[in-house]
Amino acid sequence: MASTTLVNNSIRSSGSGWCINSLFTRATSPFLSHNLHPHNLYRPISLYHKRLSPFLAMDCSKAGQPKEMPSELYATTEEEYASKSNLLQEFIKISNIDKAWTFDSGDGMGTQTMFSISQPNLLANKKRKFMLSAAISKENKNSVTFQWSPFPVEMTGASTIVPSPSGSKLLVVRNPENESPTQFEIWSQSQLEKEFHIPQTVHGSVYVDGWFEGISWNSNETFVAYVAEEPSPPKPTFSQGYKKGGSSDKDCDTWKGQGDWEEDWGETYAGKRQPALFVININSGEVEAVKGISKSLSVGQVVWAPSAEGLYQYLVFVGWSSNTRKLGIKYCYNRTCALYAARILLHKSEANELELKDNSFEDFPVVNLTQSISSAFFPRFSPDGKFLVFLSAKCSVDSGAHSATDSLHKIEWPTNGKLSPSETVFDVIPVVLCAEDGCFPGLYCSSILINPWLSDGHTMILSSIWCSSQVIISVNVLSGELLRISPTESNSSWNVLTLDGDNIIAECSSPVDVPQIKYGYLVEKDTWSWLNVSSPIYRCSEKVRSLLSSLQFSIMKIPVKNASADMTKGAKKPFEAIFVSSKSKRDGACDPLIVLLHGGPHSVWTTSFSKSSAFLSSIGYSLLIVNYRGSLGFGEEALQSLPGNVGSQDVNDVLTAIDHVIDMGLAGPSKLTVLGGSHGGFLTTHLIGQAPDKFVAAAVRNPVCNLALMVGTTDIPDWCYVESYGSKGKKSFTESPSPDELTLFYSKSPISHLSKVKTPTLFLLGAQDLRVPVSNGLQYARALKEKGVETKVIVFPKDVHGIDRPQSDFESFLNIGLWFKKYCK
Ligand SMILES: CC(=O)N[C@@H](C)C(=O)N[C@@H](C)C(=O)O
Repeated sequence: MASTTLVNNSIRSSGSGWCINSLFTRATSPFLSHNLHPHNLYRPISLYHKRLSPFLAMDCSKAGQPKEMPSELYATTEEEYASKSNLLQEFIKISNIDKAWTFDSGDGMGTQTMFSISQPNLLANKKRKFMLSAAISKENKNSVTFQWSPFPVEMTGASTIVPSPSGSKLLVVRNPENESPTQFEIWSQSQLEKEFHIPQTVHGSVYVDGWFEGISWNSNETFVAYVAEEPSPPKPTFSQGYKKGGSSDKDCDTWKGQGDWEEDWGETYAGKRQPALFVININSGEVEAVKGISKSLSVGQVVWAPSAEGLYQYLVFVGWSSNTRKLGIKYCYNRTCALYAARILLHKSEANELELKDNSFEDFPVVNLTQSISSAFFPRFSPDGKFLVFLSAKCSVDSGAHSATDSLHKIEWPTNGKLSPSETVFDVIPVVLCAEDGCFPGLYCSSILINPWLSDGHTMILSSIWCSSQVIISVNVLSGELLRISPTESNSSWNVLTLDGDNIIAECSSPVDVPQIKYGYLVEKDTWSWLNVSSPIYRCSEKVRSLLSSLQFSIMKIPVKNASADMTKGAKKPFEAIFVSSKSKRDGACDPLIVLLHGGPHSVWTTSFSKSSAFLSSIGYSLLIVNYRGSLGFGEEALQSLPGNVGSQDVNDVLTAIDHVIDMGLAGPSKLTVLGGSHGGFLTTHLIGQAPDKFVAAAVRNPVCNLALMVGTTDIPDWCYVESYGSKGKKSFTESPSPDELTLFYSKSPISHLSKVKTPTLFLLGAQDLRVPVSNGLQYARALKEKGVETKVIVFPKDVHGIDRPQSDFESFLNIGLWFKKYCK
């Protein structure tokens, strides 16, 4: 209920207040994610509204107007409020495709494709997960048909599913919510074949987080390697007298203590200390921890190396070492990591006959394959097994920026199975410092398909950020040739979902178009053609479709102001902003403008569809989404111009972009609002302090307001050093900042401009945020209130940095829309 999840300094409940609170309670957003992001299958919408709108709820309407109402509600009519709530729900319930696979039917009749889909379930405050499949038939060169199964199949409760390479088996993993075992199920086409329960004494939850996560079938589909949380150390038991070593006595006068506190991996990894490697025999259910891996390594992204002769097999995985403190890893590519190979003995009974002992790690210790480079992840073997390709974030590790330009590399995989720790690392795609206009700006990949290969065996298909769009590229790993293969004339964003042989199943979207499935095929060398695939997945209401069709967007190039001679070439190049507006000016006047600012700061807002920003543009705001210098997608020099200059260079870029649209007559100076999360909240609060007369309202989500406070409470204190001092901050980072450092952190922070702020500001805060703890936003909000500035605070008790639980997302954006409306009359 609302009242249990809400702390809100401007909403107080009336006698019949549950319905008022429920209106403003609960918690999502692309604002804190990397902007990387169907139908109403459940209750009738009218029921839902009774709980959400005080105007529609029976209790309230019977009692008349509630005694105390949030002031912004006075500014709106009952109908208007209800219609915004309805509309936001229509946007929120649009489904997302999370993963896709294709299977060759083997009878020459084409392929089958399977989509894993999720849809927010507002009432349950969870994601609903389901599968939908289609048979693909490609009749001729220019047409493809997807024959969709009539209904999706609900998968709620499955933590992940992984089909075997041949497509004949499906692994379903169900992680427990309590101390129960983890469940592994092996399905064939017709039935459940096996079910295994792995107790917590063997391992905890399997990692399905998209980063440490790795679940890999071996080639003959008898073993699965995976990453799971190492069992927790036993807790001490106390009784009348202390008993050593976690005794299992169940006397009623004993109790469990806490034991030693152990570091975890920070934001979104609370309680996740040690991802470790396991192998399960899917016939017997026997599980073994992979031996020989140092305790100081956390591991992930495991894959089987190509089959070797004999009884041994190699596993390749990523290892992150942590001898001292574990610093937060979510959104942080600047953590040193390497590829390792471990040799394991698979066929024990045969080995016993040959009197081989399971000491494979003794005569073949785990080998670091990428010692010459500070970062290596997403290992992918070429189909012929001759080389191992991987991504590297060495620019990020070496500079300390939490994300930066990637590079692609390979090592040759010895066909004789003899690995050495000094494998030569070859460049495939090097880091781009500064690209010529229109040329490849550098690699920015947030994932790589499990099988990214075309049938030639050396061309990989990847999605990458290219200025303000996401595009699909092909990379020839032999020659290093790179081609942008999604249409170059499109400003929309493209994302590869899976390959169908040499064809590509992708999605394409824009700020004003819900995603559309596309089917790409090679027409002739280097020329791809893209067909539209009609699909039930992204179906949205007529209302949403019609609102979106009244909008347009463009990508603007904004020249840098005050470029100086000592700047790098890349730092002087124009940055970009995405401008979304109505196709026709209402009453000839400009719509009020929301300036949208991404976090990071080394992140980017692409032209991909975002439900929440589409909602805001649909209710009458133009959007100016600024990819200030420091954003991903524009080359390494532009990105590295920001660390050391936060709070000034980024703030000035945003002000320049605003002046640009005002000068073009696209926005009026009197109805400007600003919205951002995390570092975007840092910019928002800087802007209302440094340009106190510019904005009529502001809204922030988990904002960084005081670096001097954040440095002692966040999971990434190193970030405060690097962004405040530049890359020299990486060297000076310490857990005990000096008074001079604290002074500099304060002076670089929005709080140092607080005395000038007049702008009414809405705060949306996640109480479980380990990245920018709630104290940052609360301190600033309290200070604003103290000086009489209008503020409103909503704290979501169970939300982390992303504030993306369905109800929290809903409540956040409903309030943002209303808050801005109140000041844009
Ligand atoms: C690296 C990082 O998490 N920085 C935060 C201050 C931030 O801005 N986070 C980004 C990724 C976000 O959008 O949440």
